[in-house]
Amino acid sequence: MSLALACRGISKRYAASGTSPLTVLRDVDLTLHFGRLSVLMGPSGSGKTTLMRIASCIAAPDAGEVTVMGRTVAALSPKERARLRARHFGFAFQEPRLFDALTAIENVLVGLAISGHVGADATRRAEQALAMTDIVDRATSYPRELSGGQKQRVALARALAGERGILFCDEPTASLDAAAARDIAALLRRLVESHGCAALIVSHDRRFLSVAHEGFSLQDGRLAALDTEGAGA
Ligand SMILES: Nc1ncnc2c1ncn2[C@@H]1O[C@H](COP(=O)(O)OP(=O)(O)OP(=O)(O)O)[C@@H](O)[C@H]1O
Repeated sequence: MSLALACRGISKRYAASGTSPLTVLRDVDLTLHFGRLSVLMGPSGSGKTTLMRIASCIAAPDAGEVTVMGRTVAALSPKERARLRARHFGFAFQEPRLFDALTAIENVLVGLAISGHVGADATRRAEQALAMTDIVDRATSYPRELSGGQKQRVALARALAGERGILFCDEPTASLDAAAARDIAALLRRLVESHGCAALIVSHDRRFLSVAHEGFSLQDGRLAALDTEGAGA
């Protein structure tokens, strides 16, 4: 199992106006491996988004260290950190956040341009990514012509295009009906296994416990392991 990203001893607190500071994360360790799907659960307000923002190098912890493929993030310049994110990290959210005026493949091309891929090479990569998420047959459709689940497939293709190896998904099934949510959860499992990426999914959707290799729950600032059915598969 190859280590993609490690958060070690992470603590975070927010200065709340008029009250004492709010400690959201206390000495949290989280590791992500290539080819493994990890789901992070926990009550609303327990710090899931905060931990995802720290793991994805968008926010800095107050204490602890994040390393990405062996590189210590705190030692990188802001420019190096931005490059690392653009090249290696993909993001998907509850809402697919597609550009309405662009077709599916054009939406993926926008994501590729951010990581420096343009021209014929980018088109090839965009088609590959749409094939990975089983939506290449709708490459020239506009978002308004796609279902919620299909739009989420385009968003996942955009997140992964250009061989980005580490995927962060914030509630990727929350806007979908049960059948589409099940499909997206199964697709994410297939993606990490067939393409070897690492994925961290923040979700309230317990369906992920049946497809994830690793499960974690945040409560009172601490991270605990959850049983998953997908672990041994
Ligand atoms: N920038 C901030 N400044 C002050 N407090 C914050 C900030 N961001 C988050 N918080 C607080 O930190 C706590 C954890 O927030 P976070 O968004 O990480 O939780 P969450 O588990 O993702 O919640 P949800 O499931 O509702 O999205 C909450 O009490 C929130 O109000």
